[in-house]
Amino acid sequence: MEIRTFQSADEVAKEAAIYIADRIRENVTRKGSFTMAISGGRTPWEMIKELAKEDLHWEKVFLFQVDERIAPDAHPDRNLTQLFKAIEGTKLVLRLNIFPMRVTADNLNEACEEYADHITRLTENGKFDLIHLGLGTDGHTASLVPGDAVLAVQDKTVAITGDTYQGRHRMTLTYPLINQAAKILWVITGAEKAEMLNRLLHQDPSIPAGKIDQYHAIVLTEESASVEIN
Ligand SMILES: O=C1O[C@H](COP(=O)(O)O)[C@@H](O)[C@H](O)[C@H]1O
Repeated sequence: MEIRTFQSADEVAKEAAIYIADRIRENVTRKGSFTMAISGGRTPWEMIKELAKEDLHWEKVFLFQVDERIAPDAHPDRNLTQLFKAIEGTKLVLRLNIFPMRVTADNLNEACEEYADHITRLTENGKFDLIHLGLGTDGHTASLVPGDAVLAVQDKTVAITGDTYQGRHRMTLTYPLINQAAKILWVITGAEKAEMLNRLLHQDPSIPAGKIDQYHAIVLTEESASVEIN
């Protein structure tokens, strides 16, 4: 796995945006479209704001969610709410193809199947061109959270967590789908992530992030998060 370290979180966000923009250009030139799944939490939004400044064929970009909280539409806990805030007032609002996880559905398992179908239909051979991931201080990534039954899911590409995590059930892409992505982009900032980043880089299987394939992966991080790397 390639790792690139920068001095600040702002620089990481800028570099991540440049990395994604390059992949968009590459894939749109090669096959006429680009499919990506984006994580939530707090880290990605500066990266998205930077990315929105790029002049790209946005109408050829298909953006999915890596994970989402089971919460009402427009709730501040929702990753989608934060995504919409980040692109507010930019050309992406009208041009980007966004596929929200339907977490307000009465039947969440059906909503997972429907999401999985969209992914199969729009991606090349069922694989994303790029999946963006974050890292939690407990080693979770996506909503693959420590100790949850969702970690063992092998027969579905989209699933609901077995338990609540930070007060809510979640919908998440699962290992079988994430590990097939053509590229995985980790964006990890903050000194509080240092220990988990070190364990991720050593593919520690006792943390959920440690079981993500590293072959096509790149980590963009800041110095404070990488102090423990050894
Ligand atoms: O709960 C979540 O946390 C992780 C990490 O978020 P970060 O803001 O600390 O990078 C995130 O990747 C995931 O999508 C989110 O739902």
